[in-house]
Amino acid sequence: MTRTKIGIIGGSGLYEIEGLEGAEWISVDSPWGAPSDALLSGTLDGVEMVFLPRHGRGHVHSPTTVPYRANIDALKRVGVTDVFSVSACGSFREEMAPGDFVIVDQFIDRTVAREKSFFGTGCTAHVALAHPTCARLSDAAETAARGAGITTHRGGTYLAMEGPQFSTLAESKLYREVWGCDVIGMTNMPEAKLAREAELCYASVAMVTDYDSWHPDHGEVDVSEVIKTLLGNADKARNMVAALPGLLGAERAICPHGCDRALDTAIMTAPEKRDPALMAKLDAIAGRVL
Ligand SMILES: CSC[C@H]1O[C@H](OP(=O)(O)O)[C@H](O)[C@@H]1O
Ligand SMILES: Nc1ncnc2[nH]cnc12
Repeated sequence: MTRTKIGIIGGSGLYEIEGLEGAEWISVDSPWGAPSDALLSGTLDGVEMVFLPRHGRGHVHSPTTVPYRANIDALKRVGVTDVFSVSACGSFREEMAPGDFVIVDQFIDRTVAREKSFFGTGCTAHVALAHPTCARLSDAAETAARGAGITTHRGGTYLAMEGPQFSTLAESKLYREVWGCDVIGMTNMPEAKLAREAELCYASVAMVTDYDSWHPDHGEVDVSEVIKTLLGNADKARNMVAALPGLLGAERAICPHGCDRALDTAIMTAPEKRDPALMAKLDAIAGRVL
């Protein structure tokens, strides 16, 4: 048994959370660069919790320039065990309406301009990603969201696009009709990949803000509409977050799905061929197995 430490990555519209006991913003140094912002650290219902605004307070970082590696490293470095990602998204499904939450379980990664791994020349690793989210955390997110009175859809495929522009109509139709995606956003990749490399359980809660551009009755994405829905969603997201400590508990058993042992057999590079500089940077991410 270890202690649970919940990490919340807040997306657009969610730049802080309330109610943490002993809350303080702490700056964390990472060998992977500066995280998006300081981390808001405290305790909720006896469970340690850390909050990180993905785009920084004041929405400084674009989806492309969010320092994904530094963010995941910083969460791991302060002892986070379980990460809930909260994001805004467009919907490809009539029934996934603005204001609803989707507990995402699959991704298609169409991002092209981001660093996607902590590993590379001098220490190569290949983690499994067939199931990129943790079912245990997704269960908790679903229960918490439903308990907060939010219309919640369990399971969905999230198309991660580079952005920052929204999709063309042809892209929107391709993702919806041909690829069978359910929602679209710009930030869950490479975040989910990096969380797996860092052996962090990861769940993704996508808050629907719009119907992207495919819906004949809704036209194009309109940021003012998105922001209006986001503000309503942010309150819902805070209510959901408040229920998570009670659902996970302060004592943590190992993950039944193996997220926290993802590196057990992943590292390929022979010990004598490993790059000492990279090994030093991997201290928090892969220290357990190096
Ligand atoms: C405000 S709409 C576009 C913006 O919102 C989403 O951000 P996040 O995933 O961090 O909630 C989307 O991915 C874009 O970054
Ligand atoms: N339609 C959309 N496409 C990409 N990211 C989004 N975030 C919110 N709505 C979105």
